[in-house]
Amino acid sequence: MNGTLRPQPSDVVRLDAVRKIYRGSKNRVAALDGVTIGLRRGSFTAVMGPSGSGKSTFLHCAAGLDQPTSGSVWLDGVDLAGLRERALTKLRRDRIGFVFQAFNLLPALTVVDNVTLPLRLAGRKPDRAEVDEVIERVGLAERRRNRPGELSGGQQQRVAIARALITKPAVVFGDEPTGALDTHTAREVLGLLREAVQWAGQTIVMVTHDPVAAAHADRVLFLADGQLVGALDQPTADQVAERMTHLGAWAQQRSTRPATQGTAHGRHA
Ligand SMILES: Nc1ncnc2c1ncn2[C@@H]1O[C@H](COP(=O)(O)OP(=O)(O)OP(=O)(O)O)[C@@H](O)[C@H]1O
Repeated sequence: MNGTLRPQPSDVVRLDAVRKIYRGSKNRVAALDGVTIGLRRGSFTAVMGPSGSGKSTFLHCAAGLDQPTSGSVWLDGVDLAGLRERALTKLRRDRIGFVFQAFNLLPALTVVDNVTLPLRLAGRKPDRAEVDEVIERVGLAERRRNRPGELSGGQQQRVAIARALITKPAVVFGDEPTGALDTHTAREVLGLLREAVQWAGQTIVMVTHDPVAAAHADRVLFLADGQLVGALDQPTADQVAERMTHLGAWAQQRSTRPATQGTAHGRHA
């Protein structure tokens, strides 16, 4: 594995030997199996891998939504294992932005009120100029007073992006942020995320199944069976698709092998 993936103290997200084991009545699944990685501030990272490879678990552990079974996660210099639930909730609210496949906007609130909600929940007074700027950046200046039901899917995802950016978080985590959008709209939304990296120095980590989406990132990380098995810098969609085809075939082979005793990696035995 490329040595530059080793976490550095300056990295905004650091995972060190992270394992996440799920225990069922009959089996154990190692959803993450010794993941060590550092993500640079101001970088755009895509996380890919076959179904069940651990992408969501990676995102949840990195964002403090789930606790690793062992290993450590550092976010913006804070060791998440040292935080109680309340402090963790505060850290997620103050330092992390989320963009999901389902836009998760509040239907009764206007665009402006949806965007400023995280600030108000944190007891912070929205700065008018900053709110205007972020809404303008995502191209919704004319839609400030509209409600989500009056917007297209792409516009709703733009609101969600503005809402994620408004707190100036250390990291924005995206879980299939373009999964519900058509190709053209998805490209616009990805362009917007890319711009946020450029104009705001925003760090973004995005799970995706789509090689075209992943090609908007600076680096793609590949997971298979809960392990980090490779990375591509400045990827093209074709390179990503090719790597995924190999990983898919490999995962397929493993899943058709007779189950062995012990821990299943990224799949149920
Ligand atoms: N709460 C849970 N309980 C038991 N097993 C789980 C749980 N969550 C995930 N797993 C298992 O952990 C492994 C990794 O799951 P994860 O959802 O992280 O994969 P993924 O790469 O995001 O998959 P997909 O692309 O299908 O969404 C899978 O084998 C999954 O079945």
